[in-house]
Amino acid sequence: MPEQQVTLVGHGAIGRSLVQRSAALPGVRITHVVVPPHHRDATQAALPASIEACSTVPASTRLLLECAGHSALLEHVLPALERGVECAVLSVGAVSEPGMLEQLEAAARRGAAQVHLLSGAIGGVDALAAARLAGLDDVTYTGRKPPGSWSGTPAEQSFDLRALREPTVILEASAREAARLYPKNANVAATIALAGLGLDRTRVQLVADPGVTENIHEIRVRGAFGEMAITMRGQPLADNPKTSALTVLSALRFLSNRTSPVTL
Ligand SMILES: NC(=O)C1=CN([C@@H]2O[C@H](COP(=O)(O)OP(=O)(O)OC[C@H]3O[C@@H](n4cnc5c(N)ncnc54)[C@H](O)[C@@H]3O)[C@@H](O)[C@H]2O)C=CC1
Ligand SMILES: O=C([O-])CC(=O)C(=O)O
Repeated sequence: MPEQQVTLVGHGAIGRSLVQRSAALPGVRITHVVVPPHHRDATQAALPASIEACSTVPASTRLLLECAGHSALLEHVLPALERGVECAVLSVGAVSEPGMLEQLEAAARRGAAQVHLLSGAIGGVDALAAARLAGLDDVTYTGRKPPGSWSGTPAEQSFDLRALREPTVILEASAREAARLYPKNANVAATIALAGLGLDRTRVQLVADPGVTENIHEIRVRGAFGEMAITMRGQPLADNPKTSALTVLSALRFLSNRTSPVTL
C-alpha cells in the first residue's frame, strides 16, 4: 500500500504528540504542519527537518488532519474539502455553529471528498451510531474533569474553581450549547450528539470535580436496540490537561487504518 502523507492543522498538545507517535507508524508520514503565521518559525524549529511548518494548507495535500480548534474548520477544513482534500476533524464541537454541518456537507460534496469526524476522547461512537438506526429514546452525556481543566472557560465567571471542595455541575444544557460554550472541553458532547439524537436533543452535564484526576466521560443511551452505558476515565495529556491522551490515539488509529490491509 502506498505511503500515506498527512498535513496536520495545529501543533499544540495533540499535534506535538501526533508528530512524535506517528514516527513509529508504518506507512504514515506527516509532511506539513499548518500553524498561525506568527507561530511558523518557532514551530519549524521544534519540528524534525522532514516536516515543514506552513501557515496555509499546501496544494499537494491529499489528507488533512485537524487538531487545532473550532476556528480551523472555517479557515482550513472547508476550503480543503472544496478542493477535494479528504479531511479528519477532532474539533467536532465546531458543528455547534448554526450551518456549519451543512457547510461541511456541501464542501465535501462539491470537492467529492469525505470529512471524517473522529471519536477523539471517547469510545462507543460506533455502537451509538448503529443503535440510532433502530431509533433512540434518550442519550445523556456527563463530562467530569478536575477544576483546573475548566480554567479559561465560562465556568470561571460563575465559580471559584480553586476553592471547590465538592463535585460541582458547571453546565446543564443541550450538546449544542455545551460545545459552543466550551470549545476546548466539550467536543465529545457534539460527537455523541451527531452519532445519536442530535445537537438539540442530547442532554449534557459538565462537572468540575476536585475528587478526580482523570477526564471522565459517561455516556448513557436507551433505544429500540437496548441500553448502553460507557464510562471513560481518560488520562489527560501532560501538555494540556483539558485534553485526554486517547484523543491522540484515536487520530493515530484513523491514520493507521488508512494504510492497513485489515482495518479495525
Ligand atoms: N474530539 C475530541 O475528543 C477532542 C477534541 N479536541 C480539539 O482539539 C483541539 C486541539 O487540542 P489541543 O492540542 O489539546 O489544544 P492546544 O491548545 O494544546 O493546541 C491547539 C493549537 O492549535 C493552534 N491553532 C488554533 N487555531 C488554529 C488555526 N486556525 N490554524 C492553525 N492552528 C491553530 C494553536 O495555536 C495551538 O498551538 C481543541 O481545541 C479541541 O477543539 C481536544 C480534545 C478532545
Ligand atoms: O479530551 C477530552 O477529554 C474531551 C475534550 O476535551 C473535548 O471533548 O473537547
